[in-house]
Amino acid sequence: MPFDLWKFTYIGDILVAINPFKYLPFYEKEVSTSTTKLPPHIFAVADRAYQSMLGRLSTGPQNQCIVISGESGAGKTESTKLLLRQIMELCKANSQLEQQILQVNPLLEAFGNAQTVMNDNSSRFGKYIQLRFHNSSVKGAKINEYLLEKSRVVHQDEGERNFHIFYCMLAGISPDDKEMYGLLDPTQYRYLNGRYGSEDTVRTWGEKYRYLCNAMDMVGFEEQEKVDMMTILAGILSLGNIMFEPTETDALKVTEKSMGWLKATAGQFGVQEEELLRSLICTLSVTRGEAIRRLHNQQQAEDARDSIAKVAYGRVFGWIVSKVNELLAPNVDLDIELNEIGILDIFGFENFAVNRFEQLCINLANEQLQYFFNHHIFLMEQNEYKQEGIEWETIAFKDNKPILDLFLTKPIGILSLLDEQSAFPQASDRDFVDKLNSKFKSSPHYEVVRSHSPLFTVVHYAGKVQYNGGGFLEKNRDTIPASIRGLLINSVTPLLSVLFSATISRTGTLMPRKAKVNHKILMSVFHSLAVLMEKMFAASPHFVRCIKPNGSKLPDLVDNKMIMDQLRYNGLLETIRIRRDGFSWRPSFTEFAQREIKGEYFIYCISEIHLLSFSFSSSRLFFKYWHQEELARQLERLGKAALVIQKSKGHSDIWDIISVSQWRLLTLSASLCLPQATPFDNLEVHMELAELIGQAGGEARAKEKSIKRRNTIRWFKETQARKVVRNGAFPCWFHGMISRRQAEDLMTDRPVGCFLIRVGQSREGYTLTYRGENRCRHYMIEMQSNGKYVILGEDKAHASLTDLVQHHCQVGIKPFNELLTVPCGQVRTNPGMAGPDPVHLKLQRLFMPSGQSSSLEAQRPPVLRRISDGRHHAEAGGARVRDGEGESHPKSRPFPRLYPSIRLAMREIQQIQQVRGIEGGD
Ligand SMILES: Nc1ncnc2c1ncn2[C@@H]1O[C@H](COP(=O)(O)OP(=O)(O)OP(=O)(O)O)[C@@H](O)[C@H]1O
Repeated sequence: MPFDLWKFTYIGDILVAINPFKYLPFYEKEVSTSTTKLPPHIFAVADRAYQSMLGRLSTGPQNQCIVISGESGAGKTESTKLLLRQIMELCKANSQLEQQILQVNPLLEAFGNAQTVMNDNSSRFGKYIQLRFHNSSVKGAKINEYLLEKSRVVHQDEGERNFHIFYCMLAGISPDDKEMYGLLDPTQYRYLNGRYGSEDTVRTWGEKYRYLCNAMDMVGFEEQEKVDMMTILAGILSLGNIMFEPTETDALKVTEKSMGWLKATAGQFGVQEEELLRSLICTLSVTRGEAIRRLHNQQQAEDARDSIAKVAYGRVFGWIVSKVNELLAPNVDLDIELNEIGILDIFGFENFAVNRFEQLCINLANEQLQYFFNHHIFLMEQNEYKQEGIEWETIAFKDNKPILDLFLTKPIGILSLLDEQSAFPQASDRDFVDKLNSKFKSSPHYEVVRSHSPLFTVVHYAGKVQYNGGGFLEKNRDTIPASIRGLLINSVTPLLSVLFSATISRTGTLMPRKAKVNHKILMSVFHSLAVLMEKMFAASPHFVRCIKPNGSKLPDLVDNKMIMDQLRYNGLLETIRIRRDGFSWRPSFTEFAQREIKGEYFIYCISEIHLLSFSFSSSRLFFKYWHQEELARQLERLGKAALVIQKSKGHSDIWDIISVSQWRLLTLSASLCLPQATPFDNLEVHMELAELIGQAGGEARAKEKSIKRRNTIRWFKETQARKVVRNGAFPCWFHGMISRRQAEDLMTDRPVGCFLIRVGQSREGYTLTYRGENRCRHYMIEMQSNGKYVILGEDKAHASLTDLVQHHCQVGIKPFNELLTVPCGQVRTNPGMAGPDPVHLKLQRLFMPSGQSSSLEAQRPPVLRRISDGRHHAEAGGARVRDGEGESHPKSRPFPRLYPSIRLAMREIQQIQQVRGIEGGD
């Protein structure tokens, strides 16, 4: 069979998705908006989860979770993105929130993904995305992140890279910004292994960086926050270049060659150079009120350096996630009950040439996930058959509970032993592995390895993995020395100081307030996953099993053995049997009867669609997986028929007036076409209607309207006027506060593509009126909390309205791809006559802040005149920024907090390099 045809298949209701490693047309808009039933497809899983969450699939509304699993590179992250996209498509409520949610993935990918030997875009953290809904529309989202692989920041194995963000940042930022952050040529950085990329790759990284900046704007990050974050990343790179050498005394010093990097790091982290140096070359501890200074040897100093880098990166990542959660938190009353769809995309099972502590954590997470799958698919189901007396021949499956026990049993599991050893400062990794060997040598899931290195093997559900125990204790402790914490808490960069005042909760979340927690890493992984499992056990699960067709990451290449291995260890062969013979949907009678339809009509449905091979016990019904959808389809038909009758007879209760036999005729003939909402023709229609109705309401309404108008004008003058004004006057497309009707009148006889922008009459925001082919359209412009402008439904944020206009002169506005062509100028009431025009004067009087009133250069506000005089040299605190029209805003551009120190340090580094270059040349 051609490869493309069997990319997706179902095992009952479980989707098996094979990674095609190439573009396929299955994911285009036409497929996602298709109303016909999809064959096995990732969008169909999204649809099922969404409909089930709303209670449209034969059970009441219920929380759902979609569990995506498979080995590294099998396609989990891509599937997650497709699921999110499709769920957002299904709940299209014309709000900016959907776009914001879609932007979260590229953001997290940039900071949390990296190239590994198994996958060029491997997730180096796990995530559980919770989408929260009220009725059918999304109200918010929450991301839970698990176990970022921080060690990658300081070390990458052969064929691997650091996190994407470093490369994207270096490829995408302008030379000016590079200078501002203190970044040099990428090949200079030790943490990047002195390697960069080919021209093509660098171009792609640059594009990704621009995309990422837009994603941050869309989600709502402030400019200063972005600058602080980028400066910390630059600081991490500089830190990696600090090297040490011995002195005549016992103390170490920073090599002369890397002194500049020490200064740069201090500037970029916003800390004192001497304090940074001290925390690298010695440890300060206080015992019985006495401060004791312990000097580091070379290895300890390098470890201190690397641990600052790892912890700083980890905290920045944690901060991004909490910031996203804060911005996407549901903005609804607390008493409104929200339903949820969770999507779990956790790093795949890993087995490399060398497997370290990180692989053990990842593989433990995969064991837990496999247990969750087994529990749902085999254990729960077969137990119910037994309890309810259903005739059933037990299907054996590979139970991984004993492997989980090997890890989790207290007090003698791998986790407990690791925690115990981590608590002894003198214990070594060898001691830990010796302990494991003596305790588990007879376990069928553990193998002793005879070697000088601390090696051991665990027989996982997915195969044997040999681990190198070197570094386990240190990584498990994951402690930040008090001196380092103190150093960063005192940083002048608030982001860094806040990040280090925060603590990490038992579930791995960044907590703003100080709380005393004393946990080790592997145990906290287990805790956070246990919390996650609890959430998932309480929801109704959908499974997507991703399969990797070959190890070369190539399209159209199938390695049968590799696929068979994955089917086997995932338990999919047994799953086929249980789905074929078993009953995956087992509602109790009460659940079944909860549908808003009377029992006899259900019976009708069942008989009408010839539901075969269902069964029942004294308390519940037992259905095959396909029965659920069949019933839902019939119910939908009945629902539509009911609407037809209600409309024609004016009856409120359909069940009072018809008999079962009438249903037959009705359901065959009923066909309703419900109007579809579009992202344009926005709220204003309703607002204007409301206003019209309001007129009948009398004076009170008129007063309220006038107050709103005044408030909006004040908002405009105080926060917007400076951003909109160009050369002392409003751009010709700006029309102040005119009504929808007035805007449409202005567009009569204008060419297609003509546009204007007006201020909302009753809300703080704008509307873009556009002359379309046969009608005018009105696009709402959202004002984001970070001051960016976005057309509702679009995925690009703009710093100013001018930028927005310029962008849409090149890129069409969705969904009709409408390009802005000609601005609709303000009408002159006295064309041809000299002197100020009344319309212009009115605009300026109403919308210009006092003291700025004419379009003549001479009358421009002094600050605007000064700025347009020429380019300004950017200095910390006093810099100005040019906008899309080459003009500057008087507002200060955010800069790194210690920009002057960074600049000096970079000069020093470059001077040293020049001198060395000359010396080398000599
Ligand atoms: N549906 C798809 N269509 C086209 N290409 C795909 C698809 N799914 C995956 N790929 C390709 O496979 C690569 C790996 O996929 P993905 O990153 O989703 O794997 P993963 O299972 O999440 O791996 P990891 O556990 O390492 O994060 C992608 O970068 C992409 O090139």
